[in-house]
Amino acid sequence: MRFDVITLFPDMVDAVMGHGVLGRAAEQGLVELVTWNPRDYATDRHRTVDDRPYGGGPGMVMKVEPVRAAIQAARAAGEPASVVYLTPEGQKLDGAGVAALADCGRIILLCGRYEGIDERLIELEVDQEISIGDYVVSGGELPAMVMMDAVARLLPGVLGHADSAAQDAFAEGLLDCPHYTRPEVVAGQGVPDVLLSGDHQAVARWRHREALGRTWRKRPDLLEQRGLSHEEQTLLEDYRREQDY
Ligand SMILES: NC(=O)c1ccc(NC2CCCC2)nc1
Repeated sequence: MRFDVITLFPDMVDAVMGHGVLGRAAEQGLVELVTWNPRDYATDRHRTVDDRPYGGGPGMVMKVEPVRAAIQAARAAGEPASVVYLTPEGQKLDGAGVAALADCGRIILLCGRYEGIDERLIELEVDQEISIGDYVVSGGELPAMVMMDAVARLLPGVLGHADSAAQDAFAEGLLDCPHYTRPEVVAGQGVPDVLLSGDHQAVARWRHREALGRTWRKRPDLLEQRGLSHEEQTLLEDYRREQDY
């Protein structure tokens, strides 16, 4: 998977590929990141990428030409790709959206700054607008990095244990189960017996039940959407009985 990121702050975005899971994935060539700075495509002496908004008002707007030239340079440098603009107005990113993006061979991510980009850029170059949540941050770079991390985790070989991504929260539309590690007793608190039993089937059943119960407790809306199998209904009833709900 190749990510091309159009950004005024390439060093900021490079950081996401320098550490941990994504760092190793980049080393293994499973993920590639190329950054393109619109300032390198500004033609005036001051390398201007922004200007005052028509109609007045506070702040600045990113100009069409330098950003468009950077996008077109990125397009020309590889396979055909979808151009994604990160914006609070975009379609809310969820597990299904991440999975769809993971199927693309290449994605060009456009990161806005200031008050945003000239609307004509969206009409001319943007294929889809994506939001990571209903809030505003100062630039599209952090949302782009969030998206790249979420997408890369789904790529074959990126996560060590083959089915880690499959066990990720939201993988089956559920929240995650609780996790425990050594020491067995800490601050007077122990670990659920089933996890020490060595009975892998019982552990898997317990984890599924916990994931169902926690989703029911914390995000009942997810259960509404997802629906439950008959076996899951039974597990959830066990959970509620056990937790005295
Ligand atoms: N919720 C989001 O995905 C998101 C994306 C971009 C952004 N800020 C950018 C948008 C144009 C200038 C700053 N804020 C929030």
